[in-house]
Amino acid sequence: MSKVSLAKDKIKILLLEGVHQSAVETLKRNGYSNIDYVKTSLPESELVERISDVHFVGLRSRTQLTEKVLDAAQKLVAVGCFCIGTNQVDLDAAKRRGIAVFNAPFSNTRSVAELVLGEILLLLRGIPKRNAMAHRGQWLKSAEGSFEARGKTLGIIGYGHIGTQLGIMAENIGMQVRYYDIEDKLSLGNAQQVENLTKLLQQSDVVSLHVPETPQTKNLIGTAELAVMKKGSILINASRGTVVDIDALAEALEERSLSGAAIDVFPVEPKSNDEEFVSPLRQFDNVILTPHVGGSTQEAQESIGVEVAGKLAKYSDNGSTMTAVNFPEVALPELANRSRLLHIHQNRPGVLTQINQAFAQHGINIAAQYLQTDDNIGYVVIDVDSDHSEVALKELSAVDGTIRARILH
Ligand SMILES: NC(=O)C1=CN([C@@H]2O[C@H](COP(=O)(O)OP(=O)(O)OC[C@H]3O[C@@H](n4cnc5c(N)ncnc54)[C@H](O)[C@@H]3O)[C@@H](O)[C@H]2O)C=CC1
Ligand SMILES: O=C(O)C(=O)COP(=O)(O)O
Repeated sequence: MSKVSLAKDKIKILLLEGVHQSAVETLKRNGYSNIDYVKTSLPESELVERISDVHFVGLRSRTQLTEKVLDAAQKLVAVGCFCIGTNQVDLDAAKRRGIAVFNAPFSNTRSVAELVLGEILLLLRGIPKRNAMAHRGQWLKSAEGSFEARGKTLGIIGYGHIGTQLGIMAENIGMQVRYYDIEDKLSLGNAQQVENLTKLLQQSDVVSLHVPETPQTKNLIGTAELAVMKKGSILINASRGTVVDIDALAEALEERSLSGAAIDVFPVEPKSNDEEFVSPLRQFDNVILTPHVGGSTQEAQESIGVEVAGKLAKYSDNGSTMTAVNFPEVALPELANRSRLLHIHQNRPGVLTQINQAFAQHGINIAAQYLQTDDNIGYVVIDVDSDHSEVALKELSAVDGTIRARILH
């Protein structure tokens, strides 16, 4: 259990993976100046050391925030994922320690959709192969294996923020859009939801994956799925590397049952730009290989920086957990002329009663109280007169089931 009540310049922030400077500027604008900025991700052993006195950490998809790292992060209040995916963070372990995790759920989605659209056009024309050959001095001027996108069927797996935008853009160049999703979705434009994955794979000239990394999406596309895809069709994966069985894909490309692929994410990705990229797909000229850059545009990175840094500052300043991915969401008004106590506890019966009784015993008047719970934890926010704040924090911290208590003035 930890108690936190710190001046802003004592709040230590570690930003990893070269997040955009807009993050630093946003934090500074909100009064946070104690920022350690690192351009790369850090291996577990180094992270364990660097994170020990840090209150807020910011990272992208490369940094693995494992339970071991969280154990070392004794002062950590919140994590900012400056990206969409949060699979690199042990979300449950963070929650059990009262650490809120935030992300940027849509700031880079347009960038991914644009990249995929470009890849569709290039792959349908056989450009990756012609390009590779031209670099080797070979001239492959022919229309063989070259097609327009107009009239072709695009099958989108995972019709969320990225899948829907891709669908709209693809319709604009005359493609027919079908999609498969585990949820019933509102079809945009003329897109049609297909009831199962097999049907989608059988009908599509191009298949593009836009699902999150979950146990259900692991090897979603393997030998059996590749076998039902149309002969000569195209597979695109800019979601997560675990979603496609890469050896099965290599086999399908070897047998020429697919005409090409574009892969941005891999089961194992180099930890830094200095490490060699190893993949059985390197041998194929008809495969576009990109180093996990789907969301890496200046526009996306700048807006992610502002968004996620803003969420961290807001949680630190006012306690709002809106859009947290692992935490009960509490929306809070600005704090005026009072102190605000933030209490994260195990969700078991009687915690609120204990708090209210302790406050009543000490004559602490509760000006406002907000509570949200999920199956595991509860998050209660209590505004009190500033005169009572220190004793209130002491009482709160003594409540059975307390994970963490914090005070804002
Ligand atoms: N390559 C890159 O740089 C980037 C990759 N991504 C990846 O793309 C993923 C998707 O991003 P968004 O569209 O923003 O997410 P989203 O959450 O808006 O949409 C995901 C969709 O997939 C569906 N889904 C989940 N499990 C499924 C399953 N087993 N089968 C079929 N559908 C399933 C969901 O119902 C949802 O509609 C992210 O989770 C992230 O891993 C995101 C941004 C950049
Ligand atoms: O937003 C995501 O989930 C991504 O995959 C992008 O990750 P990145 O910020 O490029 O490491």
